[in-house]
Amino acid sequence: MTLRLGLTGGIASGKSTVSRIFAELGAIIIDSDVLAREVVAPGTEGLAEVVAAFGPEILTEDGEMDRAKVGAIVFADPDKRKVLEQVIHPRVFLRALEIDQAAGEHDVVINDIPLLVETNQADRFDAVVVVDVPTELQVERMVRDRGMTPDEASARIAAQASREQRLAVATYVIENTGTLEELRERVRQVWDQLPR
Ligand SMILES: CC(C)(COP(=O)(O)OP(=O)(O)OC[C@H]1O[C@@H](n2cnc3c(N)ncnc32)[C@H](O)[C@@H]1O)[C@@H](O)C(=O)NCCC(=O)NCCS
Ligand SMILES: Nc1ncnc2c1ncn2[C@@H]1O[C@H](COP(=O)(O)OP(=O)(O)OP(=O)(O)O)[C@@H](O)[C@H]1O
Repeated sequence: MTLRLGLTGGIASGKSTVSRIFAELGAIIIDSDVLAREVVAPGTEGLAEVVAAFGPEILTEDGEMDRAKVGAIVFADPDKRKVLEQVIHPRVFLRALEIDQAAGEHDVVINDIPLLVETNQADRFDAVVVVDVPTELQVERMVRDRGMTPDEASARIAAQASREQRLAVATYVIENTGTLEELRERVRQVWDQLPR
């Protein structure tokens, strides 16, 4: 039987890093952030809908969605965020299902979904892996690595579920407060515990 896992965690918790380690161990990864980019690529119906809702000023000169501009709009206004999500989420969901259906019987498929809790998807999976870090560490990483101000980082965190809400749906918790080597070891422990 294909084993289907949901993987989630707050912004900058280390989800992508954990996904990469699972991929090295043999999992198939479906990354919602990647799909969320594909569904608004130039020429897509998704991008046309975003332009209809937010205006052509959210396009770059190359005709791509200006992610910094859209981010500044939607993380300052929950109603606008909802409009964007209504365009993107159903399309991401359908693409993820298509990829999932191509998986083989013995595969472990890991769906990396930042908003798994917010979009109520925990029950779709055989197990849920939560990458957990203290909020201060999320802010520190976003400021250090992504050039955000502490206020911008906090606005993104505030747009997401709380640590407690995520931990409440976790089958496995991967704490990511140590070194990358420690993270790798913890991911391997979870991999070895998976029911297969
Ligand atoms: C707002 C956008 C343009 C900002 O783009 P940007 O390149 O700066 O960020 P990126 O897409 O790499 O997302 C980084 C992280 O931000 C957080 N995030 C993104 N969208 C949301 C949201 N709607 N609500 C809460 N957190 C979010 C997630 O933790 C995500 O991993 C982009 O995130 C987007 O299109 N969001 C809406 C789609 C969505 O909900 N994506 C998340 C999972 S499908
Ligand atoms: N244990 C660790 N030690 C040091 N740096 C780390 C560790 N884990 C992750 N990082 C770094 O922190 C940053 C965020 O990690 P990553 O991109 O994996 O998070 P994410 O949860 O996928 O983020 P997002 O929600 O924005 O997609 C990256 O630059 C990554 O290299």
